[in-house]
Amino acid sequence: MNAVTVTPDDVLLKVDHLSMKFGGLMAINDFSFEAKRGDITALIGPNGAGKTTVFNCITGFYKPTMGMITLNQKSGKQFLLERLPDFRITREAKVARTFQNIRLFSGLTVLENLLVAQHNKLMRASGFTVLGLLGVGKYRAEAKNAIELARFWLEKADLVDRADDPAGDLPYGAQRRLEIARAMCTGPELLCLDEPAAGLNPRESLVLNEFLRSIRKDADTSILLIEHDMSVVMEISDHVVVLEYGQKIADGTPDEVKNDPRVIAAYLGVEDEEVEEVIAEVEHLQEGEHR
Ligand SMILES: Nc1ncnc2c1ncn2[C@@H]1O[C@H](COP(=O)(O)OP(=O)(O)OP(=O)(O)O)[C@@H](O)[C@H]1O
Repeated sequence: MNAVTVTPDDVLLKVDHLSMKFGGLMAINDFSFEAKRGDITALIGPNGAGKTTVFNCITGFYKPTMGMITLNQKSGKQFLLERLPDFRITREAKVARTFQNIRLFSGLTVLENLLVAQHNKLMRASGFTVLGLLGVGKYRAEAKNAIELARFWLEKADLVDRADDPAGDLPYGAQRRLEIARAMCTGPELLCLDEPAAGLNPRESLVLNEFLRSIRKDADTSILLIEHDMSVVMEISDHVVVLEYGQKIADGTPDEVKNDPRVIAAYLGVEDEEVEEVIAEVEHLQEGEHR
């Protein structure tokens, strides 16, 4: 049994001394951070820093070499994610995710994609019997709820007009929003998005920003996102955590992180021995700005 009842607090996700080793490669090295309930938290860092590996540990795709990942639900239930198989992380701990590459059912319609996401809930309501499926008892009510929920997310994702079109026919930005809407149909407390703005044009990025803000505001779902597009990160995040070579190098508000010389150095790709020099240069420039 991995769920225990504790007092709910502000910390939704707590990653504690996480390490992940692939053979001789230490992809994540003693990494800790917290994501607060109701926040949009961004995990950023240069290519290969370990961001997706952290996501894979949180969502149960990888079992970490060391460390603890704790999820505190609103109800007070606490889950130790590193001990749960991935399907229980989705179903019981209520963590949903999207991937770097879009994974929709492209031959199904937009609406069908949102209904498929609720398959587990519907099957449970059917009692796994033919009578249940034929509409006796709880199933009929649940089927109605499923359609209402799908409709709600169609509207939020601005996809009502495309409800009956095959998902594969949608423009790229709309497919991204559909993927997020599909994840939302599972009723997550934590939504993990792996590069949601990848491949979007500036207009699609703006629509995505609005959509993510509305999820935080209206759905009571907290968001953890990996993103390279700084216009998205700086615009919508409450909290930014920066990884480099599997280790945390900064953790704070978007403004704090943006001006952190270590982060600037990491993104410029300077060698370790040059970091001090870059830090001195950035600090010098910042002093100049404040004068
Ligand atoms: N399954 C795996 N087996 C071996 N090495 C892996 C595996 N997954 C990731 N790695 C390695 O771990 C390191 C971190 O990779 P990861 O994909 O987590 O980085 P990232 O920050 O998400 O990169 P990007 O921004 O390019 O997506 C890399 O050196 C990568 O090659």
